[in-house]
Amino acid sequence: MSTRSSSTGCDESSTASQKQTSRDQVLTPTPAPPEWKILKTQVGGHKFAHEENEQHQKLGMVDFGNGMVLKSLQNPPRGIRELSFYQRAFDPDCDDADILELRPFLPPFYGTEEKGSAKFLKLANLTSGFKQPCVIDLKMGKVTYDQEATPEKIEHEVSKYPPLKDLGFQITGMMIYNPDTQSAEHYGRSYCRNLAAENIVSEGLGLFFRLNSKHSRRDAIPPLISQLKKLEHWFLKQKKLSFIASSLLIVYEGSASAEKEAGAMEDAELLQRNDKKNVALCDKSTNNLLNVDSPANTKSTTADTLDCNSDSGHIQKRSSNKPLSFTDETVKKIKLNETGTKSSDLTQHEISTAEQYADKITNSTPMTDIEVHLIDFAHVFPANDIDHNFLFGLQKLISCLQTLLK
Ligand SMILES: Nc1ncnc2c1ncn2[C@@H]1O[C@H](COP(=O)(O)OP(=O)(O)OP(=O)(O)O)[C@@H](O)[C@H]1O
Ligand SMILES: O=P(O)(O)O[C@@H]1[C@H](O)[C@H](O)[C@@H](OP(=O)(O)O)[C@H](OP(=O)(O)O)[C@H]1O
Repeated sequence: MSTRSSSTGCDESSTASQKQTSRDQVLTPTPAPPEWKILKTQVGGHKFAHEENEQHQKLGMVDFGNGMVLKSLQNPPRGIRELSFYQRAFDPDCDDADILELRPFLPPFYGTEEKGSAKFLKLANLTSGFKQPCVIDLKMGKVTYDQEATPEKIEHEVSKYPPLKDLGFQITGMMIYNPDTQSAEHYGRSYCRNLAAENIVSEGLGLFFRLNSKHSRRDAIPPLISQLKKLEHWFLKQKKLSFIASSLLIVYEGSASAEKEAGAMEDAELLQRNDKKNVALCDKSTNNLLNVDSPANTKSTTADTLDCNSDSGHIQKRSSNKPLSFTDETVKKIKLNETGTKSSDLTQHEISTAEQYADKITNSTPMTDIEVHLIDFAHVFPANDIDHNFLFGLQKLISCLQTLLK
């Protein structure tokens, strides 16, 4: 495909197509300000660019280091809507069962960061901890405009990708590590938009899992389906929120050596994680998860959300956003009481295994071969019904993945 680019970070294909936006601004890719690192694993969304003749800087995703990224707050009302969603989702006092159940599917939120006039969301980097992350962004829903959209916005969104009305999801970008060339191949907006509905399985999802190569990761599909079914279960019952134009960000390890290392660490009980309930364990004794020093010239707000939540039983180790998963039986036993001490019905073996497991994760080898998170909440609205729009796309996606396994 002509729009593919192979590189170690720069997405030439999407950059080219990005030049023309919906509002006919001419955008020229620009480097990030020197003090910021561009997030090399960004596959979709807004990127660093400026409007021609205006020098107005558009901000892309920033690699903030220490396992975190910055996402600039979009213009109102989008940015503030997204911020409000994260604040609600990670409110330490949150006792909303639906939200607590959704949390493991969200990138942990660490407050905001200001730089000059720009404000950013500080989020866990969902690709850190992977040696060679393979990343795909799937924008969900057959309708991608919200109730406040202007006729022009509706027209733009509807015309963008006609197969969407039947498919219910679209690939907005992906990067796939090629072990033969030892480089990441980037598939940008124009490649993805040109994928016909009948090719989305073979040339989109199939390609992402390298199905027709000797490095096929077909094995990652069943655990992905299993995680997506958990999300489906959530969407089948929750009636509080509708997620317009949110994405699923799926990441798996593309490096064969990392796969092997992860395999060698197999622990019979713990490594059933993809089929078992995911539980993020929080060691309250360590309290702050990420005591990251803010750069001197930036202003940081709220670190409270770094703390753990006893309801969902979070243990996170420094620099890791990976949830630890255990068998249901172990999960039942691993409870934290108010003071953060571990409950006495947990055996010493389970405690030490959990700690070793957390250490392994902290040591940056991805323990979960494939991870799925929900991102982009600029169009999340209160609802009083099931989110049929998102659910339709999610169920279609699951069925496309099942087709790949046949
Ligand atoms: N927490 C994260 N960790 C790692 N990568 C991320 C994270 N959040 C976003 N990204 C990367 O940045 C891209 C854009 O993210 P997002 O969809 O939130 O931005 P956006 O600019 O609002 O997108 P859009 O233009 O579709 O509205 C994603 O495709 C993904 O590659
Ligand atoms: O890929 P393209 O063609 O650049 O399309 C953009 C993309 O769909 C963004 O998700 C959308 O932002 P929202 O999801 O926040 O609506 C943006 O809307 P905008 O043009 O209204 O900013 C679109 O332009």
